[in-house]
Amino acid sequence: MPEAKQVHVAVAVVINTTAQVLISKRAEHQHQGGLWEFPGGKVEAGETLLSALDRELHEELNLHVDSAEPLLSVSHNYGDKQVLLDVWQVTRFHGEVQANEGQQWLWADITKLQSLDFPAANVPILEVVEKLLARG
Ligand SMILES: Nc1nc2c([nH]c(=O)n2[C@@H]2O[C@H](COP(=O)(O)OP(=O)(O)OP(=O)(O)O)[C@@H](O)[C@H]2O)c(=O)[nH]1
Ligand SMILES: [Mg+2]
Repeated sequence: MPEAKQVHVAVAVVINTTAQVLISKRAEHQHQGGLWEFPGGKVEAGETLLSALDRELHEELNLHVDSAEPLLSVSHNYGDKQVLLDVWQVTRFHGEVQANEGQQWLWADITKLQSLDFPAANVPILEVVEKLLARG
């Protein structure tokens, strides 16, 4: 059987002025449900990564991206799904966080981050984010 098409995902790492990162919990019915994630979602046809990042962050958590820089990309095969996570650090944003999908969310410091469960594809992302948080 041919490999399933890779799903291209824009993922946002948003760090506040007190060295905490914005995370939210995936709904049980979603792929990798019940696990924590960095906000983001599928890049739509004809959309740039930055516009996907801004749209997803706004749809999910009511924030708008003012500037962002590419951090890393991760390709992962879950077996049922192949994902390409394009991870960006949001360096400037505006808005007040609001859970537009009724999801749990929080600003996590490094200790909290290390205590929570994320999808397997997030391992390299967490390494990079932990370094950014440790840097303060
Ligand atoms: N947003 C996000 N998705 C992740 C992360 N890690 C990870 O494996 N994924 C995977 O990336 C894929 C797409 O993300 P998504 O479900 O947020 O897409 P979306 O917002 O467009 O959602 P929708 O399909 O409900 O409309 C999912 O298969 C999800 O499991 C992460 O940290 N953040
Ligand atoms: Mg999403």
